[in-house]
Amino acid sequence: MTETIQRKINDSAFARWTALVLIASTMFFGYMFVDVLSPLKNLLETSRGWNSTVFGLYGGSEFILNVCGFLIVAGIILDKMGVRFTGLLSASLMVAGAAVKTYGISEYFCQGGFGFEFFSSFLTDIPASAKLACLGFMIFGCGTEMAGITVSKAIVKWFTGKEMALAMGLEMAIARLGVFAVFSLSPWVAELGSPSVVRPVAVVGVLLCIGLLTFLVFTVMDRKLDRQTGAAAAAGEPEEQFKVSDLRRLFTSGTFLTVAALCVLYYSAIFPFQRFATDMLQSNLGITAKQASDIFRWFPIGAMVLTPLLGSYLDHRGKGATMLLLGAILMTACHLIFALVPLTPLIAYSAIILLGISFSLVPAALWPSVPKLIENRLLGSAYAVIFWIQNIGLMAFPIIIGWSLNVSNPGVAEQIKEGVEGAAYNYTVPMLIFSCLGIAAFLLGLWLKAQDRSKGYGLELPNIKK
Ligand SMILES: C[C@H](NC(=O)[C@@H](N)CCCCN)C(=O)O
Repeated sequence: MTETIQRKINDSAFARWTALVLIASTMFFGYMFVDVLSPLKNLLETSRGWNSTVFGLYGGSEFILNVCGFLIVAGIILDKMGVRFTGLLSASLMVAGAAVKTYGISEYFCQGGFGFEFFSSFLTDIPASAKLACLGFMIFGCGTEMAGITVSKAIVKWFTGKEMALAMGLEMAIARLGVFAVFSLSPWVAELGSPSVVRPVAVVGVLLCIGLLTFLVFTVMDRKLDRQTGAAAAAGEPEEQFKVSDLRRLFTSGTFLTVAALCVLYYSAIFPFQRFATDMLQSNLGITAKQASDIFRWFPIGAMVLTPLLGSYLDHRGKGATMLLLGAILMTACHLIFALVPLTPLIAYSAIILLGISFSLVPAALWPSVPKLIENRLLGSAYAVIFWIQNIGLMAFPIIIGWSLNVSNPGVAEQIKEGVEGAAYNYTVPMLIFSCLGIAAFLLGLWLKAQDRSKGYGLELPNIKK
């Protein structure tokens, strides 16, 4: 009997890497938008009256709807509807949220435009611009996190048995390039002409539309893959039907929950730090926002260069659990340096490089470990549950850090607003909080490694079997 083995589109290296570039572009523009205001904390404080507490609240708002349950729904949508529908929905939500946020900080709105009166009528300590920007950022956050889980699942779909960890590493590297780009561009665009926080947000908002288009092109390729595998014909897109009751399996798996806990501890000391890093460097070194941003932007570049290399190492050699441990140690060292060592530009660059190495070790090992713990049909929900738990930290920590900054620096916000020369925040307390998260992540990493050794999940094993 002769058997014809049909070559599928993802068997072509060119096609699957093209697919990766298309979906990673959506994330590239998404990550740009996430941090477009991060280097502009000072300008927001002087031009829109956002103090550190308000800025922290804004940082946390990205995750509020996700934590309220949207991400779990997003995981279910992903497992039921597949990557194409979910990807397009998430990219559209990003664009819609970006539009609301841009309007919220615009001159037109702030000078009494449509909705200003309403947004000024409650929680009067918070500027109306911040409230509407938070609403837009919440909608955007639903889109970007939904896109994150969709992209992870799409990579598993296209790269299983191939270069999966490398592909995830490259996707993250492209996203990190977006962070580098926005830390380079945002202060510069803000200063073109009279200083403005709206200009960079509007520019990156337009770029988000390109991200929506690249995902649209990916859906054409993905449809072809489904036609070839027959998955689409069988039962919608998923190969096996996902049941909501399966979610219990995730919440009762000890090792899965340990990975999720490690994820929330680790990432809570990364993304919320990223929001405050420019201001921290600006305050500690007595430099401008542009100069501080120019130092900090090398952090994602370190991560960008190393993540794919470490992903490839994981594919061929393994050692995932060890990489998680090492990443937590390096991150703790970096935050302790910022908390305790008198800063010079050289020390700042060195600590940023340490953090960049850490931020390649952990993501390169963490995300490809999930398919080792959870079967494919639950994968969308598994990533959603991890993101959901992670989002609780990403929502809470910017708020905690902004608040701790305010209370540990009485009177400084007022001085900055009044333009007092030399007024700057002392970041010791926030940086110690971030360090504690690193220590806790390290301890969990030790536990995970012990679990892996006793239960044999294969976290230390390579992905590509020879
Ligand atoms: C892949 C991973 N992404 C995440 O963890 C997201 N849930 C959080 C992204 C925060 C910015 N919206 C990563 O970037 O390593």
